[in-house]
Amino acid sequence: MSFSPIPVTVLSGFLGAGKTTLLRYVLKAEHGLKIAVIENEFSEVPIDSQLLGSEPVQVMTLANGCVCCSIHVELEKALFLLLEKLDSGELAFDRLVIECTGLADPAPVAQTFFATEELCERYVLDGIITLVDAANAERHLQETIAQAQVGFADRILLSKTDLVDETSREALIARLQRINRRAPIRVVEHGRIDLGELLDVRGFNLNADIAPSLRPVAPGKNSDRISTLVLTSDTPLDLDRLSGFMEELLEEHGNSLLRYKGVLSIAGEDRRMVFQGVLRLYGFDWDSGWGADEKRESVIVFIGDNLPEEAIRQGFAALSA
Ligand SMILES: Nc1nc2c(ncn2[C@@H]2O[C@H](COP(=O)(O)OP(=O)(O)OP(=O)(O)O)[C@@H](O)[C@H]2O)c(=O)[nH]1
Repeated sequence: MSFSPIPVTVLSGFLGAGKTTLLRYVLKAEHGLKIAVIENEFSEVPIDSQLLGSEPVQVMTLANGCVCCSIHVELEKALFLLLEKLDSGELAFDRLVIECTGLADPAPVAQTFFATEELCERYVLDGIITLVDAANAERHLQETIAQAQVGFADRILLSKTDLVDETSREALIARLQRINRRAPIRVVEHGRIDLGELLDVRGFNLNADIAPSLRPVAPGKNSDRISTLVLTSDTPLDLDRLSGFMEELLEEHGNSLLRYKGVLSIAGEDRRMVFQGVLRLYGFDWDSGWGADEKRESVIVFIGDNLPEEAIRQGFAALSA
């Protein structure tokens, strides 16, 4: 039997950032989609009693105590249970949204979708969306976990901008963009957002749109632990040496490489190589060919935690030497 995989959106964001408000809006919007929701909540009051009524939505709450130890197992169980219900006709849904707790690292949630073959076949991780509370960001971003939530994101949504002035909003946007240069930043007012910003993000697809999607960053020193490192080279790279460089990097810093993507110009090869990864899990493929007049440039974007930037730059530069 063949199925088209169910797109999954992971909704992350620090405590009180507005995740439930956004979810409530998404579930009530007129979109004709049947969305299942998995909550990873400590909350005593599950979301369904607050908002669902007769909405065609299935909400499952993961009643785990500690996110880091049990999320894999609990989430896997919930994902299989949803499939069972779908296949037996007990439940119909064509999308899944997972709301993480404010203190959760989205990584183990994302990794669950690559954990077993069946989950890989039946679900496709579409994107990680992170809400940032503009009014409390200064305080929240002191926590590495809040920075990591921003670092993992394919989209960043800024909530509560009604509570801050223009200058602090702009400063916050510049800071977030330094942490994560890949993710577009959008304002969300009390959860109201165009669903196009949220769904079909294709954040984990292998594609070649990396360089154009990099956001410009305002000048200024980055003082955050999580930040973006961009490597570029216009010399075609030797595949074996490049593989060695990547293997070593993953070996030494795999757990600090939150997200990474690359488009590579490989010596003796007419096609682009594309790759993407989250922590130690990565995939790569050959993409379309370089055009005859096109500038062949390799671009790799790492969003990492305290990466030794200079050493990585030197290692990469040595590949072109
Ligand atoms: N002023 C303002 N308040 C907002 C906005 N978005 C959400 N809120 C309020 O912020 C509070 C927290 O919102 P929630 O949606 O519960 O946040 P959450 O991320 O689900 O919270 P936790 O699950 O506890 O981490 C609520 O009182 C919301 O009404 C906004 O854009 N502006």
